[in-house]
Amino acid sequence: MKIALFPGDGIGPEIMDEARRVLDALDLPGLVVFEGDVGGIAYKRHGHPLPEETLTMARAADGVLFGAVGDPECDNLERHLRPEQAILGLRAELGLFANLRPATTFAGLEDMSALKPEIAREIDVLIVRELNGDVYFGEKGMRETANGEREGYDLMSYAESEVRRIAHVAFRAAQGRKHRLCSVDKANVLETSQLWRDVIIETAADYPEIELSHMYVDNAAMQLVKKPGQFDVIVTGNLFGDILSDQASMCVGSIGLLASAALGERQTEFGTFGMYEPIHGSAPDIAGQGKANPMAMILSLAMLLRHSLGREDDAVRVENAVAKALEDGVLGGDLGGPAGTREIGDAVLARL
Ligand SMILES: NC(=O)c1ccc[n+]([C@@H]2O[C@H](COP(=O)([O-])OP(=O)(O)OC[C@H]3O[C@@H](n4cnc5c(N)ncnc54)[C@H](O)[C@@H]3O)[C@@H](O)[C@H]2O)c1
Ligand SMILES: CC(C)[C@H](C(=O)O)[C@@H](O)C(=O)O
Ligand SMILES: [Mg+2]
Repeated sequence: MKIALFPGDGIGPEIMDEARRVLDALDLPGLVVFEGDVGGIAYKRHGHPLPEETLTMARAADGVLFGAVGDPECDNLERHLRPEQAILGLRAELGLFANLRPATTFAGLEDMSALKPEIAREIDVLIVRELNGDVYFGEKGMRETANGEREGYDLMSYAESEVRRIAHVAFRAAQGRKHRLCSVDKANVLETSQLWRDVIIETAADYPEIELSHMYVDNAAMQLVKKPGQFDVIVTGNLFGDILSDQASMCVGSIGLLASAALGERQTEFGTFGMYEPIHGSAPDIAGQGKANPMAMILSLAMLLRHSLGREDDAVRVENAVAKALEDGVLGGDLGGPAGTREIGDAVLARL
């Protein structure tokens, strides 16, 4: 089994250290671990946020664990050299089109949610976010209008094959859960969304046992806060999924808790090749201070164990250790508690 670790920038290396300690404690037989540079650190060391050797390392692995990228010192670079291009490049180059972002209540955290405890208790949603298309990957640029103004543009588009493949992922996910799928779009305004909705409806014919609904994204943002328990699986495009998942994190309690898996079609000897990362970013405001919550990173490792290495038992062990630490009141600053990054790592290890 081969895993590539890409810690990245900001809090990335700090939280990756804790995930690495958990990984080492599992003592998986025959595991080989590589480490590579991505993001701002890669730009500074190699002149590019996604060096060729990093990409090669990812391709050779069964799964990639990704910390976070983003460095304020790189904000003025040309777009193709910015740290965020590493993550977009990896997703595109590796064909990772399906992003699973689960958000589930943790026992003992109801009071930390931005919602009322009785509402927070109901959350068990899986956001299936399309990851290779949408406005993220359309033609973009800066041009001058006829009257001499600057105009920025980003083309939003989806091909039906792109919608269909993510639809199948979402319907199949719903089969393994509560059989409810809500497709989120903006079909009242966007042609991209009309096609999205049409293809979702066509695909539904293959899944008669799944209860399908549709919701406009503005309403979905509101409903996620009002009554999150109504959702089982949400399927949505790249941009809407990005925003809704950060919002879902605060319903659970903190962005420091939500993990994600980016999957494609490539199968490895042990499962599906994927890249796993917290949904949060490099948090420059707290980087280097030992304050970051490493739980989202550790839970991302659990997803890697499950999907790419076929180690369901180990995945559950890690998830239970995190849940137990939270239940025991081990709370980081993001949850209003005093625990630092290392202390949270220690607490998870002790419960493994
Ligand atoms: N996957 C990624 O690598 C990824 C994701 C999102 C943003 N980014 C990048 O990260 C940089 C910062 O972006 P941002 O500030 O908008 O979002 P962010 O997610 O990095 O931070 C938002 C807020 O949440 C806090 N936070 C995030 N993760 C935390 C954790 N584990 N523990 C405690 N607090 C945490 C931060 O301190 C900050 O106050 C930008 O360069 C952005 O492009 C990268
Ligand atoms: C850093 C950025 C490109 C990325 C995204 O928008 O997909 C991040 O916000 C995420 O949620 O993974
Ligand atoms: Mg995001």
